[in-house]
Amino acid sequence: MNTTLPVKVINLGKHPLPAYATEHSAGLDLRANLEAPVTLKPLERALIPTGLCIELPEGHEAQIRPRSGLAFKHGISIVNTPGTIDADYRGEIKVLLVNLSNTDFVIADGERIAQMVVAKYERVAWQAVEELSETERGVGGYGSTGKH
Ligand SMILES: O=c1ccn([C@H]2C[C@H](O)[C@@H](COP(=O)(O)OP(=O)(O)OP(=O)(O)O)O2)c(=O)[nH]1
Ligand SMILES: [Mg+2]
Repeated sequence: MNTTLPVKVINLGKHPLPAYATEHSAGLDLRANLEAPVTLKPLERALIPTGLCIELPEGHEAQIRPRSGLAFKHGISIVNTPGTIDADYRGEIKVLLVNLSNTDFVIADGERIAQMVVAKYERVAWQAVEELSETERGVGGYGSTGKH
């Protein structure tokens, strides 16, 4: 990657800073920073600390997304996926894991539990109007295409 975005970080935890697993990975893998393992029973959820506090540049957000391996093998997902880390948030990043399997799952300290993707965003300036432009789709949705 040619360009990278400098992001200030405080690591309260004992693990290395999150890293990209491969050259073009979009997400930085986040590790659980735990005193002791956490067991999630079926359908149980828990807020898992990462030990990380960040300062994103204005106009950027971080999305906290599930890892597909944990999801596929163990039914572990994130309740509020994609979680949103605001540019003005200075607290510790936490991950709201949920166990969607029918067996207990143990989260170990240092385990890679989620991935964080940093993205630019736009902020909206509303223009209140009486009409919106006409389109082929119009108000169709929810499987409206391909029907006769
Ligand atoms: O998975 C997440 C989601 C959010 N946050 C932190 C960063 C974010 O900036 C803040 C607020 O998140 P959000 O706006 O999603 O929560 P809310 O329920 O709207 O709370 P608030 O009223 O604090 O905005 O909580 C996390 O650490 N992990
Ligand atoms: Mg909010």
